[in-house]
Amino acid sequence: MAGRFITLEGGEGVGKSTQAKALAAALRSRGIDVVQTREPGGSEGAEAIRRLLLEGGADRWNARAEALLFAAARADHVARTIRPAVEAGQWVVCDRFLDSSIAYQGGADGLGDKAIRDLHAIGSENFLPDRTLLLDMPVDDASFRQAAAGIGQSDRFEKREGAFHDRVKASFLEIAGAEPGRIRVISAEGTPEDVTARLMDALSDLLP
Ligand SMILES: Nc1ncnc2c1ncn2[C@@H]1O[C@H](COP(=O)(O)OP(=O)(O)OP(=O)(O)O)[C@@H](O)[C@H]1O
Ligand SMILES: Cc1cn([C@H]2C[C@H](O)[C@@H](COP(=O)(O)O)O2)c(=O)[nH]c1=O
Repeated sequence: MAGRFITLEGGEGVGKSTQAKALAAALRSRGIDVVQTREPGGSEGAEAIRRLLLEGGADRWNARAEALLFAAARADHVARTIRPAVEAGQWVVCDRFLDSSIAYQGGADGLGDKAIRDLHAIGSENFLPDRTLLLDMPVDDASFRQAAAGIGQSDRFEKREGAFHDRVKASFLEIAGAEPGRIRVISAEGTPEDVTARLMDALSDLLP
């Protein structure tokens, strides 16, 4: 069976982690061998960098330092986890990847798309997903979900102001508009089961 690399993207609280788990289970129920992972993280070195990135005050790193750290973590994650799994015929389901760097550091923090993609070329040899599923919903509704669960405002990025997260959402949609072949915009609203069904439908052309 051919391996595939599937990423889930979107702003804070849209349901990426919930759907990564549900999507992995749905794919496994079809006999597909799935590796579920996340960014930043997904390898020993990348998880160490995750702690540097998420812990501490909002001003601990500037956007340029963050972009370099995310790219370094991604380089290790791709080399040690993602690429070997895909080459072995597994499906990798990843909670965030390159598009988060483009949206957060490139778009919302103003480094620009090209700088992020240049770092990706160096770190990960332009390794891209077969399909990216962008979970989309109003920022305020996603924040309400997190508040209802008593989470949010826990890491350096969640502490950023609302206008930052509005810019992140707009940047994700801009990226998706430029790459309609790879990226599908999926409504994150409704029950978790509704969303999982939409995700599976958006993968139907790739399913064995
Ligand atoms: N479809 C849904 N309807 C209602 N609540 C949901 C839905 N999907 C997820 N949630 C809840 O919303 C909260 C955020 O979900 P989750 O952690 O999966 O989002 P996320 O996109 O991974 O967030 P972050 O990017 O901040 O890690 C959780 O409490 C989760 O249980
Ligand atoms: C991969 C990646 C992530 N981020 C930000 C987005 C989130 O606020 C955190 C990760 O936390 P999560 O709750 O595990 O999603 O990091 C980023 O700014 N750039 C990236 O490339």
